[in-house]
Amino acid sequence: MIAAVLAGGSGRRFGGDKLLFRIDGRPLALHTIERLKKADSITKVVIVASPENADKLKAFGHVVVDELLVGPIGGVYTALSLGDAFVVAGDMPLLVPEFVDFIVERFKTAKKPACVPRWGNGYLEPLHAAYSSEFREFLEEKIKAGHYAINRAIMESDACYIEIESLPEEWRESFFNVNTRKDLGRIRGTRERVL
Ligand SMILES: Nc1nc2c(ncn2[C@@H]2O[C@H](COP(=O)(O)OP(=O)(O)OP(=O)(O)O)[C@@H](O)[C@H]2O)c(=O)[nH]1
Ligand SMILES: [Mg+2]
Repeated sequence: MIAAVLAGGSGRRFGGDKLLFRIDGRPLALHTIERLKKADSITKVVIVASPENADKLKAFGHVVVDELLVGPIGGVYTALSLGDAFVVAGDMPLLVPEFVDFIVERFKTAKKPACVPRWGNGYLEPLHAAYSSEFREFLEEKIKAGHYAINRAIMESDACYIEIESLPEEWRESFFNVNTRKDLGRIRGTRERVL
């Protein structure tokens, strides 16, 4: 299955280009991409970039341009033009490859428009989920109607959910994403250097 790395955000909270920010000598996006490549179920990684940052990200892999820039929903929509995809945010350097494989496996057996991890309180993890290319049309309708909340689109579809609390606790760090500079301190081994 293809993995799509969403990389079209503005990094407003981080201040500056967070996906190119170096952690242990390598850009944040590359940490995410390398983790994804370790998943057996992932055959190819593509980067869904904004027109503005596409050139800069080319060095890390095949880039597809998101012309919509309406938030993650537009990134998923763009990714699905390539077929079914496992979609993650580019700012997830602690992805757990076994967890990715687990979700892809569920997705393949469930035959649903999407397979999305869900917390006990109902909170979804849509940027760490598998989507069917057939879901694209549904997303298009939502985008055209100006409804940009991907969680809502998922909940209105016949998605399959993966209950996070029933899975190994170590897998939860897979959801960790860098939003602020302070978050960098949470990446083991980098605390002293970056703070
Ligand atoms: N392709 C695409 N990716 C997006 C879009 N919006 C956000 N992303 C990506 O989705 C991931 C999660 O988004 P955020 O954590 O909010 O990142 P961000 O938008 O860069 O940062 P903030 O401006 O601080 O919200 C990041 O990897 C972003 O690059 C979009 O409109 N298109
Ligand atoms: Mg984030």
